[in-house]
Amino acid sequence: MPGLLLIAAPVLIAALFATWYLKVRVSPRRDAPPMVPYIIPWIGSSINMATDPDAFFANATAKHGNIVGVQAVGTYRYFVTHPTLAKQVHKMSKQFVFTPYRLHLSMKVFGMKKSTIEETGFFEDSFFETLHRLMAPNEISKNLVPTYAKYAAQEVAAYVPPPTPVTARDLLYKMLFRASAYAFFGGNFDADSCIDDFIAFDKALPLIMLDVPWPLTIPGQQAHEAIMKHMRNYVEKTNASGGDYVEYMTNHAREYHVEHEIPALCLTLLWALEANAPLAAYWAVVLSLVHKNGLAPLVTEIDTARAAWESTNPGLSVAKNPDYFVAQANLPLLLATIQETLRYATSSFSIRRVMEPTTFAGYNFHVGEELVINGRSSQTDDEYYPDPEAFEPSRFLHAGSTTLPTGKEKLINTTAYTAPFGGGVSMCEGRHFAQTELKIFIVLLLTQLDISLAPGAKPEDAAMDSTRIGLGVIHPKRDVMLIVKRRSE
Ligand code: HEM
Repeated sequence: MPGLLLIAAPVLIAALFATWYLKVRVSPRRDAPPMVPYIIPWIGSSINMATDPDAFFANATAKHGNIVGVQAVGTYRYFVTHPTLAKQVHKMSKQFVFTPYRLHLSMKVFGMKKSTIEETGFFEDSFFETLHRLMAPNEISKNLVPTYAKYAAQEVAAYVPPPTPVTARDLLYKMLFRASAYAFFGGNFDADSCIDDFIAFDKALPLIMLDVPWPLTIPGQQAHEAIMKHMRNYVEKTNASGGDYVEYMTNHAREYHVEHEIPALCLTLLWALEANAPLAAYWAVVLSLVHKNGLAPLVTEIDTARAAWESTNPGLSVAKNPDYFVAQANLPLLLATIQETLRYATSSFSIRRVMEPTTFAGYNFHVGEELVINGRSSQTDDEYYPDPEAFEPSRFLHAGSTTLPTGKEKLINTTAYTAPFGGGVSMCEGRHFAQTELKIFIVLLLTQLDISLAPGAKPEDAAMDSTRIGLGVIHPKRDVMLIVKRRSE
């Protein structure tokens, strides 16, 4: 009998393994896109994906095609890696929808109550629509951009460079963080006291988003609680009436009787506002500094445009009216630098849930499944961007088209192949503001401060932490030390 068991047990295990392999590992369904094979259940491809995400998606596409199933940390999703298919998914906004996932994040990440989401209609009938309207270009130009410009101008004018090197994060990230937080939440918002807790919360976010076992959720919960304390203090002190944007939101919350959610709503806004744009400012300056030409061409472009603009606009100055200046001046290199920063340093996922049975690209998708458009796949594809690993703003100065040997016209180096802000009806609503705030901030910085790498700082210091994927601007692996002086005006 024990002998029989000795033979039967391995056979049983092998049979179970083979069933799992055939059922799950090869493909969850016959009519579904092929799947990237993996060995360890639940963990799936997450280790490979986090080790070198660009290589992982490039290999997966080469081996399995432009839509691939990926199992990672208990979640199974279909990744779309080709820009043409991505655009089609974005257009199919009835079948492939972001809102259910956005609502899920509101609960899981920002701590909203299930009842608020499911029973009040607050988000779908009011909050999303209002935010969408308020972030449109004509709306932001009325008040948000001028208010932000005022605070950014104050930040840069008041900056006293220390005699010793500063970290790029302290200089770039924190200044932009404060200016945009004051623009949204009002000048009384205590940005300085919450900045470190915000960074900790943002860092813990990937962990908070995952369905990990209980002990692993503790750091995320702690980070969430720490930042929520700031939000509650802010609401208590100011009644959340500091800035127009927050005031609009809170008035709506009161109408829907969900006042108790105002601190969590403030956190939602703060995260959207600060999770990406300050890091984009960080990368635009740091990557330009380590580029072979340094910041000099950008400084020259802005100085030349400034001289011309100030002479035709007597009484105005770039230092005080940076928003007028960026709206009117011709600054192609600045624009190209921002575009290249977003191409080079973002990893954005557009997550869309399948709302009705849909056949797409020859595959069938079932209700509840999720498609993820990985914008970075095209951003790092050498077919669209020669030498994609190089940070080269001038590539966007020479965007255009070329004729292929087949006689076909092909777009090269255009923003058509970047998706830092996602796409379709749920494309980032803050994109107009984000790009404007970056332009204003960089103009203010470079016209008033002389920024260089500290002695000993190396290009390798500008390395990205590529393990954090899908959440927008990639975090730096380590900080870069800078020498800052005020420019003689
Ligand atoms: C460089 C800066 C930014 C980047 C890279 C970025 C990136 C993104 C991405 C990738 C999405 C998902 C889009 C999709 O699923 O297709 C998104 C959504 C969103 N972003 Fe941004 N974002 C930035 C700045 C901002 C700012 C400053 C705000 C303003 C508060 C903002 C507000 C939003 C909102 C409200 C959504 C949800 C849109 C919807 O569901 O319709 N973002 N962002």
